[in-house]
Amino acid sequence: MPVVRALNRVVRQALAAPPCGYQPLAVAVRNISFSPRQVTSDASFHSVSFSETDHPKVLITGGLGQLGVGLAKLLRKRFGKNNVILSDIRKPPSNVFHSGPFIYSDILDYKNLREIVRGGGGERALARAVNITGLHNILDIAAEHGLRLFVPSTIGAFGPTSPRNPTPDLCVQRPRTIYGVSKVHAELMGEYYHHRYGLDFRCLRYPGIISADSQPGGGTTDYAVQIFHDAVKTGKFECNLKPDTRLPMMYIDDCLRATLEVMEAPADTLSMRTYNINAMSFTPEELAREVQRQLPDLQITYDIDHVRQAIADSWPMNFDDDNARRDWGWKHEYDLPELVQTMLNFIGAESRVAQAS
Ligand SMILES: NC(=O)C1=CN([C@@H]2O[C@H](COP(=O)(O)OP(=O)(O)OC[C@H]3O[C@@H](n4cnc5c(N)ncnc54)[C@H](O)[C@@H]3O)[C@@H](O)[C@H]2O)C=CC1
Ligand SMILES: CC(=O)[C@H](N)C(=O)O
Repeated sequence: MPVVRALNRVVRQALAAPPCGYQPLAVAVRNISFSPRQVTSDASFHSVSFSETDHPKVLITGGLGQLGVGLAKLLRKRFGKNNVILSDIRKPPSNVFHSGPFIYSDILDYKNLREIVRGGGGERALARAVNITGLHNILDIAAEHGLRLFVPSTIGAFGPTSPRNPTPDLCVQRPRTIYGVSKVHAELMGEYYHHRYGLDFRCLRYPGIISADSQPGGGTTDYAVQIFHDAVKTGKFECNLKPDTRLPMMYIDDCLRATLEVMEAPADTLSMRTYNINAMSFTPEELAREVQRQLPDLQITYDIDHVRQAIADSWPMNFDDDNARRDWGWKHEYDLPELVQTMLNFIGAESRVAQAS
């Protein structure tokens, strides 16, 4: 297929290129999409084995954030190292650069993005540009080249007038943050392209994602990542949300597996193109209690950030993901106790290594 050939050329270029010299972008704008070539309609995550030549080629944009590096690792295991290209506008750390193909790609630069596919080559305004203009570029190029496109959405795509406990897939969506508005726009645009042009668009609404191998980036749910770092390093944690603020959360391994599974689900099993996915739901107080089971000396204080609190109070408390479970067999593996144990093991081991060296 032309796309496969095109991406093969990019892979060769990426392998030959020196580490790129672009300065890191300071603003944490969330955007990631991955666009594997169409896989067969009966493909399933557990049963299909691709031949060497039949692997999809995957491009992950915005890949140096919290999720992209882990997603690349998972997809490379499955599809082969050189079939998954990581891209971002930041310079990759050397371990990431050496772990597989990496290229510079700014999704606001339509020509650059198109060249990549063809083989030639927080701040509000920026958040809007990246999440809206960048998305338009990706949609147009994916439609033009017949790519399968994944765009992540979020619990932030809901707002104060949405039902919160639980929040179903289809309901009022009137978020009041530019992040949420841009995600609703992405969901609607992707579905429009699907119905109008046949684009194979797939989208998951992620809960807050908890992972140990990157630093929390200041999102509303990031207190649930910070607590683990602070608990291990200082034994104290100051939470910026009220103790009873309930939000849906998920461990990163579940999030990455869900992404792969929905991308490989046969098209005729998908009754919709944008799904909620859920794992657990907890409050800061409940999370702290579970961490204190392992680290009883942990001290928790609260200093509420009113902007974040207002956002959290407008987001789902529990996510209804019955459609994902029914249509393509979504099943989470991590509940709160396993999450806490895994995070503490990971961060504890890292901190012991740092102390020893
Ligand atoms: N991490 C979470 O808890 C959740 C994440 N999501 C969604 O998952 C996706 C990935 O999230 P994270 O990895 O946490 O994001 P992140 O904010 O950690 O990383 C975003 C990446 O995009 C890059 N970027 C910024 N402008 C760019 C541009 N013009 N072109 C190309 N790359 C650019 C940045 O350099 C950064 O590496 C996002 O779409 C986010 O909305 C949804 C719900 C929860
Ligand atoms: C839930 C999200 O989309 C994000 N991680 C945030 O907390 O801002």
